[in-house]
Amino acid sequence: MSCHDHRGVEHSLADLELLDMLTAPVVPSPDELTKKGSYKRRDSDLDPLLLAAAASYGHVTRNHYAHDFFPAVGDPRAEGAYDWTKWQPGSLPARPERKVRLKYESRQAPRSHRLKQLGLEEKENDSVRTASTPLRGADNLPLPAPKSATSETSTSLVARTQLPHSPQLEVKCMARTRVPTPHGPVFLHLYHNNRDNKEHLAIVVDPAQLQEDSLPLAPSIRSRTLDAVWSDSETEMERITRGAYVGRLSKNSQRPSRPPVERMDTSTLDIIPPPLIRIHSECFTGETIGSMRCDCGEQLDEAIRQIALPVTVADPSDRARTVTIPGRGAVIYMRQEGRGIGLLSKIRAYNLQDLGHDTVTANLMLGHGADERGYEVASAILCDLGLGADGLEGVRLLTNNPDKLHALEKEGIQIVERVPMVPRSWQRRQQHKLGHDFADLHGQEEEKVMGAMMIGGGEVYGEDLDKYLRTKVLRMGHMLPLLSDASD
Ligand SMILES: Nc1nc2c(ncn2[C@@H]2O[C@H](COP(=O)(O)OP(=O)(O)OP(=O)(O)O)[C@@H](O)[C@H]2O)c(=O)[nH]1
Repeated sequence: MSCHDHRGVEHSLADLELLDMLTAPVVPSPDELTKKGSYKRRDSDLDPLLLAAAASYGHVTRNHYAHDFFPAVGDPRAEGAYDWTKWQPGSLPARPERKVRLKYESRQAPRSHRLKQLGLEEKENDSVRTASTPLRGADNLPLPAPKSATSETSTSLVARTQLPHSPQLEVKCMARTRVPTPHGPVFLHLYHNNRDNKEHLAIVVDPAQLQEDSLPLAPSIRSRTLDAVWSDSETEMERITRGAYVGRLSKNSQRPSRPPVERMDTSTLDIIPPPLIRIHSECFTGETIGSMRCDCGEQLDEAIRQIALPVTVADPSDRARTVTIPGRGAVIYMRQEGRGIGLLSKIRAYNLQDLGHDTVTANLMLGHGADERGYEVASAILCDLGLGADGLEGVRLLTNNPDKLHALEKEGIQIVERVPMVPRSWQRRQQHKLGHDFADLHGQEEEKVMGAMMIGGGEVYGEDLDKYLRTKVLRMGHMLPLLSDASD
């Protein structure tokens, strides 16, 4: 006799009775009824039986089917199935030999492991970042030098401002790379710091570093924290990849830089003009979409242009003669959008300006200060680059902003000259008044289009761009006719 349960599974009545008998609770005696917990749990020691019952029909899960306890019990003909008719008490079926599993060891150890190797413990919640907390130490800053590190490793890993009121401020250059621009090559440096959550940048103009054949007259502008050895296990390739190399990096030239030498050659400093520096604040609208509400894009372009202008100086080997050397300096690009109030507030401020308020009032109406920028991090970056710090070269500062000038001086930056930042339209009018040609003055063939204030303003071209475009066409399928194909 057979019946079907609610899933339509066929059981023989005898099976069910047997199962019930085996699994039913033990009927308690009247005495036992008073004792707590006298009913035996139905499932406690009968699991195997229930499983066997479940596995004896088709409705078994993959896990039951492959369960070691009853290998292939659902289908006795299957490979590896045990023939239960031959079962004898005490003769358990031999387990099929398991495949030897090869142990996989990651070659890229987790961060906690690497920290342990360096003898450092991971800080609690180290990976958690919030908008309000500064970048955490292990992510952005040099770890304290391990005990076994060489003296070179342990020095100059962090650029610290020497200021008594901000002894904790630390910056570290995480990466550097060459970027060709319409004004010549620059070295872009990306910095982390322990003061805010921003990645500030330094655009270093010092093309003399790329000249392989002659020694530069002026000291090279290089980051101490970048050139430092970060750990004993750091390879040359790792150093080069983060930008700690000298000369022009190429397939044939891969020379890692040496850890910084604190003393610099000052023999030519009297003939070389101090580097030209600009502390520039981020302006998405002016620099990216060409907003004509401000001249920030133009200022950035103009700053790089002016810094890159070659200078004629006395020849150190024969001071009666002159020699022309490439321009030298840096733009410290601070992520202090909207004078520190952020893009959201700046966009709202624009609407208030459209209603007739000026920029300062608009800021105040939004509950901000007129200018919320700080210059401590910028100063620390300058120090790291060996610019304007105590005992190092003084700088010429491109700015019209007296607050900026004073703030930097307060941070200990030696400013030997202020260079005015004159808007181009004003320069043009000035030159027009004097009867000069503005385009001639700037070496430009045609006037810049009003509003096109992007870097370089004109067309982008050059060997690097050609390579970049060829790769896009040949490797990535971009639909561009390759110019060189016609001439090949
Ligand atoms: N809040 C606010 N910020 C603006 C506005 N227009 C430009 N900015 C920001 O102003 C900053 C540039 O500052 P400026 O005051 O133009 O120049 P500066 O750097 O103080 O002075 P200079 O060194 O002489 O150029 C950038 O962060 C811009 O995003 C505006 O209308 N409102």
